[in-house]
Amino acid sequence: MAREQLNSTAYNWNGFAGRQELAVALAGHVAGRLTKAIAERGTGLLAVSGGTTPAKFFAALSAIPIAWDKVIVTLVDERFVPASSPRSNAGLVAANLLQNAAKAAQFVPLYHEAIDIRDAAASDDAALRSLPWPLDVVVLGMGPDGHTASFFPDADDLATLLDPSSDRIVLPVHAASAGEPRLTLSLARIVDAGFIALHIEGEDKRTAFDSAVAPGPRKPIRAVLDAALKPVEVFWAP
Ligand SMILES: O=C1O[C@H](COP(=O)(O)O)[C@@H](O)[C@H](O)[C@H]1O
Repeated sequence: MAREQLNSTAYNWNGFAGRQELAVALAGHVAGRLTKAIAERGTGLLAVSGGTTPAKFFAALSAIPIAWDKVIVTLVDERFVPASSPRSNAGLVAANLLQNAAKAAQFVPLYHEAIDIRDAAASDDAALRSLPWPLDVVVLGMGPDGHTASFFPDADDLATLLDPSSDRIVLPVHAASAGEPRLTLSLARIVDAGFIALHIEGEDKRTAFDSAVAPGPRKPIRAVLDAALKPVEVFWAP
């Protein structure tokens, strides 16, 4: 049961007492949305984030018996590292989501070996173009710096990444604070999703979110809230 519910025009705040409770609730919402999409158009398209936060949510979602063979899973963003790296978002998804019932899902990765990340982004862009857009569900994360997807505040060409009218699906990212180059879905594809969830945990992220929605310099997460066609569902636990 949600501990608190706060609403604004840009987001709904779903606060939980604990992280496991949040994981189960978020998994239930996502499974419900995918089931609805499968009933309506025969397939469900899900984009998930990486990092440290989603493991419990992935485990809960993987156990829900929906028609996973009709679900396509891809990533919101990826570090430019192979799946064997502990930094790989694909590796996290393989170990935690593509298990149990969800083993039957099709996974479309973003990382491909390439000399130049721009080539990897261009070939991802072409490959992902054949998916059944728009996304039915996107689950975003957020860093304490207000980045979401790989929209880092110090990214080169942030305006291109955050262009809501971009035709690109996947873009390369270079940001000093990111650790390594990244591949990310464009803002345009994220905000077009049927259900947009933001999964954040801890007091530092609550503070970061509160400051991102307060008047002041626009953090990348704010660009998503501003461009989304429907309120973003924020799932938070301490
Ligand atoms: O680098 C990334 O960070 C964000 C947030 O990660 P977390 O470890 O603070 O949960 C994540 O959403 C993104 O997918 C990832 O590439």
